[in-house]
Amino acid sequence: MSTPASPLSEHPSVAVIGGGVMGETLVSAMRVAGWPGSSITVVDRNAERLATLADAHEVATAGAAAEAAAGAGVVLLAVKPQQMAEVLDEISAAVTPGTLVVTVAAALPSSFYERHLPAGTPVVRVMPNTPAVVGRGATSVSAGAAATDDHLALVETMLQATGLVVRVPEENIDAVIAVAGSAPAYFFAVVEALTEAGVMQGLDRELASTLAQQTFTGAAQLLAESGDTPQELRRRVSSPGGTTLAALDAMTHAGLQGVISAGANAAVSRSKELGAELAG
Ligand SMILES: NC(=O)C1=CN([C@@H]2O[C@H](COP(=O)(O)OP(=O)(O)OC[C@H]3O[C@@H](n4cnc5c(N)ncnc54)[C@H](OP(=O)(O)O)[C@@H]3O)[C@@H](O)[C@H]2O)C=CC1
Ligand SMILES: O=C(O)[C@@H]1CCC=N1
Repeated sequence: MSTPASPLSEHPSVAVIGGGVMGETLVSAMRVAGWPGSSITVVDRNAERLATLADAHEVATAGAAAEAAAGAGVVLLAVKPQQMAEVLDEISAAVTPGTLVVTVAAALPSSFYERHLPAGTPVVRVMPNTPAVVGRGATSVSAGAAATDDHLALVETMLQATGLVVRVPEENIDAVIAVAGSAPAYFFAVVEALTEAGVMQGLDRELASTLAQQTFTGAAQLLAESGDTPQELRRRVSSPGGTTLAALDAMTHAGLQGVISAGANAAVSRSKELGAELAG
């Protein structure tokens, strides 16, 4: 690492282990939040990807997780849950009493990290989502056993360019995954489904896709900017005896709430199942 620093200094050095979708999103956010590129070191086992990341965000790179973690104020773990044990065993010897460990992985409880790392290591779990890339994310942060309010505040600073950041107790993270972490994919799936419905009604596929995307992104922006509730905005589209109420009635009878709840419940179940599988 280039700039060893206390984790609670303003811009402590950060080792990012895993430069995939979330690793890159958070590197980009930290750069916007004022972290100098020289204070961020990224590791990814794909050399080409690593070079692209270094180029795009002007950050340092390292060849191995332990090398990046040595001397880092913060180690940010952004690998898949299934890859985590291997990474923790690799970095454990480089983690000192001053190191803050931050993880974005689903499923694994903070106790899993604490078991693999030196006693007393502060761990903060973060559950982001991909709209963080455009500063419209919805992210939760939760403290492990040794993490303090100061550690949470530092992580909030690291995430300040990602959008909304809320603190939740760790027991709520699976619910946050269901409602925020995984949820952008539900939205994209609904855009795809409406496009398909438009094609079935006779529209050209490209036109159906353009109309569905513009409508949903426009509706999301309206919701974000108007300050009105979804209920009120829905009411304004719905003329008595008109087409919208006919559509919404049909969706309700087809089980809209049940479909969404089934998805959220499945996300929670999978997180718990994966956690039990990997953490024992
Ligand atoms: N994507 C999302 O929307 C969200 C993801 N998360 C969490 O973020 C974490 C990362 O997910 P995501 O970014 O999507 O995954 P990606 O697969 O895109 O990124 C992980 C990266 O880490 C690399 N990697 C794995 N093991 C090592 C290692 N030992 N040393 C160096 N690099 C390594 C992977 O390489 P390789 O491809 O070769 O395995 C890959 O490039 C997950 O734990 C997930 O639960 C949380 C919220 C949202
Ligand atoms: O699908 C996953 O497991 C990860 C966690 C939340 C979003 N992506």
